[in-house]
Amino acid sequence: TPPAAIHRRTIKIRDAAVARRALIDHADDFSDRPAALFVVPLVTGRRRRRSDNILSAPYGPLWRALRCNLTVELLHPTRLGSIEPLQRAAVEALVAEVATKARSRAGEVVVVRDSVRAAVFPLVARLCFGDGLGDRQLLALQRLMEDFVVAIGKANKFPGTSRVARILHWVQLRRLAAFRGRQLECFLRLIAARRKRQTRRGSDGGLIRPYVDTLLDLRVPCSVADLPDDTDGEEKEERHSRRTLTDDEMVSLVSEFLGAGSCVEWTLAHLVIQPEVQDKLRREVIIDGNDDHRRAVTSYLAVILESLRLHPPVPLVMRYAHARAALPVEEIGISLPTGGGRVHFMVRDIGRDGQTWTDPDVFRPERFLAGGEAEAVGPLPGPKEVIKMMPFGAGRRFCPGMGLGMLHVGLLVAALVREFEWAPATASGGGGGVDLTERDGFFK
Ligand code: HEM
Repeated sequence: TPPAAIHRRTIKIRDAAVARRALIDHADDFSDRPAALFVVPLVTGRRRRRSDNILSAPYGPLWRALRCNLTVELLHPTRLGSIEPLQRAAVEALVAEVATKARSRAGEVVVVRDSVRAAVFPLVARLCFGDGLGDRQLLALQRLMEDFVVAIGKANKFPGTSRVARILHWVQLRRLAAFRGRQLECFLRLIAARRKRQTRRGSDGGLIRPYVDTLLDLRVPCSVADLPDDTDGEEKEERHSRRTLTDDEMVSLVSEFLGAGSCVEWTLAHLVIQPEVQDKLRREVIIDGNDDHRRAVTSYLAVILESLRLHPPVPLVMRYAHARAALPVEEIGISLPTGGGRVHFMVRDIGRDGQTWTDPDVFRPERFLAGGEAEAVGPLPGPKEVIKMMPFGAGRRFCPGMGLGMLHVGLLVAALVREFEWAPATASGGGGGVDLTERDGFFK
């Protein structure tokens, strides 16, 4: 079968070798994303101005400035050291909540998903808006983001052709568009509070310098076209080099930050079904030093990688390739329509390719251990490596949150396995085993 199949003008790539040639070897041509990432333009601000975030920005100076700000000002190891207390608090809150639920409902089903989200979200939200967020604000933000992710997943599904299907789809699209309005309202209030705080007394003495503060301080390259039409010539000249971010851009950036994925639930689900893997892990984490969450992460790497291989939270990576005359399409293995086209790299299918992986649908973390078929495989394909999986993407636009994402999953899974023994819900306890059906979200 050909490596690339054309479906509704989108080219879908399931072949890892083609993905490697495009995303890494020909990165110059595969570093842009499609102008419309989703079915409705989620980065359109007020007065219909495009308000890009890192994900949507075209490859160029604005993208570089936004990405550099995130990686240097927030995700750099020297900055992340200061969030250790927040991480410890999240782990402790999760353990305490699960323990309370398990005690009060002895013998009954404990729904871990809600506890995991309740523990992780405050951490991410405080990284974004500072540690002064109250419980009510956190809950409202969490609801907003969860509803949003589910709505994107539903709206992205191919609509049926019947009248009812079309009406249902239209309703979903309207609902999705309405989220932008709700996000604007909610995020702008919180951004305004940070701005006020900054002008009043500089740093608020909090544990961390939140993402929003870095965005308020950021100056991005500006083209004359970015300036309002009524800016006069001299002013245009002066302001041409750097500008602050607009409120709408900040909303897009915050939304992207708060919506980042995680795979704790999937990892735990597999550990529940496979008690032997769970026991092995527990022994390792206890021997490895149970008071140091960070060290424990190393021994969990194989389990997390296997979980990301089978259930990548972002199941496809999007690019827009401009068909240049010199682009060696034959050599890459993608035939682009005239003028260029949208290319989707199917991350989930690549991770489950039967030609690369033995028993691709089986959860078997040992593959990643010494002597296993994926001994040398990590979360990100290196510039000289063959792609076997790409849960964080590949090439110039790979996920900048990879380190933080892996760390958080490791910390939470380590704590959950160290503190509790997990078993499938029984029918008598109100459950029915473990259901591995993927939810109706774009981010799984
Ligand atoms: C387990 C957790 C996560 C997974 C699996 C994940 C996955 C991904 C994937 C597949 C992409 C697209 C990469 C590509 O196109 O090549 C991406 C992009 C991105 N991710 Fe993540 N992500 C995670 C966590 C995070 C976190 C914690 C952050 C923020 C702190 C983050 C911020 C971003 C941004 C800003 C982009 C766009 C990068 C660009 O276009 O330059 N992600 N992520």
